[in-house]
Amino acid sequence: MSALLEVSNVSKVFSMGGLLSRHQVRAVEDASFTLEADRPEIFTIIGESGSGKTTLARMILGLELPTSGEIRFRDKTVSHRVGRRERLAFMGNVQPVFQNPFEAFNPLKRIDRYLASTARRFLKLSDLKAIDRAMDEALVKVGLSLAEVRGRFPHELSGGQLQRCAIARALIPNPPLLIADEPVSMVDASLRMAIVNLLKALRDDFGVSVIYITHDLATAYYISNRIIIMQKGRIVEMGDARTVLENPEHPYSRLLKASVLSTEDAGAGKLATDAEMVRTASALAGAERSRLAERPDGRLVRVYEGA
Ligand SMILES: Nc1ncnc2c1ncn2[C@@H]1O[C@H](COP(=O)(O)OP(=O)(O)OP(=O)(O)O)[C@@H](O)[C@H]1O
Repeated sequence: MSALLEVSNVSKVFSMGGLLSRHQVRAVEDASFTLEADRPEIFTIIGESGSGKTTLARMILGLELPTSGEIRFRDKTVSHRVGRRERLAFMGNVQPVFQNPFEAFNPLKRIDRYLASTARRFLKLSDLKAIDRAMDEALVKVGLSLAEVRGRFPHELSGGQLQRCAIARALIPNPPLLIADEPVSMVDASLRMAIVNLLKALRDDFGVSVIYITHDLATAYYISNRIIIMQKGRIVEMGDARTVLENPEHPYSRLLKASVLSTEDAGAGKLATDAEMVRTASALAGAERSRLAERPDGRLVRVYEGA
């Protein structure tokens, strides 16, 4: 079996502040996982705000270099420090979908012009009919068509339609991997499931793997094959999504699940729940000596020396 993506012992430390008040933020600590090439899946990264999800995604996209460790895509190290041609080839293979579709598109530019420039750039197309065909194919995959979208500006579409267009744009180069960073959090609740189902269809019908970054346990449970739960930069639990979410073992995973029951902060990435659970989970976040231990059901759970 060959690997599509290998994340090996990856850490990212940001240095903050001026000369006298310098401190370091460990955004990601020693993350490792592999996505197989011949097993398309939805691989979810979940955790509250600041747990390092976006930093990990940015490293996978080659937008940020790891401080230590290595990320390999199809056996090649991911880095933005490569030639233009190599970078373009990589970008065609690993496409991002961002949170806010209204920010992803310039409000003054017609959507089909964006899609057309993506087709020119990544598929090296110049024939107008071929460009139209590539755009239409991608739009049909997301439940739209070129006829519906042509000539329209972003504000003429709903948030859900625009997010579909953003996904269609990402699909034009036919990437085997999408990195979707909170793709539903800015979309109306009523349209969320449609986008989530679309990610599922991309996996099932077109063999696209998706790294799905979210705060939302409900959609994570519904579509994920595997999941990692991150707390303050560390993976605390990883495994089959149903196994982990139905019966979370790590105190932080339990806290995350319990916090779903508190509707106050739902979706905002904050935790508001039983104070004792919060204390137990928070105490572990800074623990020095810990490692991921494998359980008989195949999941990995962080355990702490002396705990
Ligand atoms: N460029 C940067 N410079 C300094 N610190 C950063 C930078 N990017 C992220 N951080 C810090 O790294 C930590 C992880 O941030 P990150 O954005 O990866 O978390 P997240 O889980 O994606 O959060 P959210 O759900 O709010 O997007 C945070 O403490 C954040 O402040």
